[in-house]
Amino acid sequence: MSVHLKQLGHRYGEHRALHDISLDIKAGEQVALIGPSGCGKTTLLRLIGTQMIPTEGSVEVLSQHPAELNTHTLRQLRHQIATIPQHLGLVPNVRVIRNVLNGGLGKLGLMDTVRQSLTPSRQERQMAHELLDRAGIGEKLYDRTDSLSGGQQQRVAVARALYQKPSIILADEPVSAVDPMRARDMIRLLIDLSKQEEITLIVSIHNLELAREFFPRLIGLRAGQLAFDSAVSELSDEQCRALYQLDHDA
Ligand SMILES: Nc1ncnc2c1ncn2[C@@H]1O[C@H](COP(=O)(O)OP(=O)(O)OP(=O)(O)O)[C@@H](O)[C@H]1O
Repeated sequence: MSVHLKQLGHRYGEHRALHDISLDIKAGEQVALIGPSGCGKTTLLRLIGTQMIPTEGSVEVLSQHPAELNTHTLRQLRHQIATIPQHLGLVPNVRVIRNVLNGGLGKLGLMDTVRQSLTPSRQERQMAHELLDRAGIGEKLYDRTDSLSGGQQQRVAVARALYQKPSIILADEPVSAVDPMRARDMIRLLIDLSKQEEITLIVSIHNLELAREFFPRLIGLRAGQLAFDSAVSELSDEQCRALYQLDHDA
């Protein structure tokens, strides 16, 4: 099992962002998190990504309880989880290869980090090139990152995630800043890679059409609670409408 959530809840101070979420996500699944703004998608991704410890219930990721781990084992667990944040988190004024190699930094000790930053080995460069190729922009290896289009930068973020050799990829709204064609390409890329590499993929996404087109399983959140957890084939238009409507009326 990749993710096991049991009566998970989270409060920011007095504010309850998530409540009573129980679900399992198997290794290699592709799951979309959907729901209106503020329903708790990012909070859920942060909890699964072990960036926060829940205030209620439990999170088990790759058969481990983050709350029970010491710094070293928590770090090891985090190596296995790649995160693609909403604004990608790329360093803009360096070459693309640098950003891809940054995906490996968490695994390296201090000396290797310095060595890799100054003179990446031939093998490291080759791997970065291969991953960029898989993301469709191999020729951009030595371009400056901020000279790339938004869609190309997304692909750099995907290559950086893959460089980490993760068991899980978490992507928070990876397509909110690009046009619909690029959004579709990006989601297709993530889904294809997840299938080929058997990486569990969990994506929060505002675009319901894309979610329904590409993801076999959709989890709907409404006001911090589970509205549905459904195979796409069993999800009705009515359920999707209600997800957004109810929150709006509340
Ligand atoms: N650091 C924080 N401190 C206090 N409240 C927070 C914090 N982060 C999020 N919240 C609140 O928790 C709730 C859930 O937020 P979250 O960002 O998880 O929602 P979301 O579904 O990802 O929203 P969006 O789609 O707009 O990104 C919201 O009401 C938000 O205002």
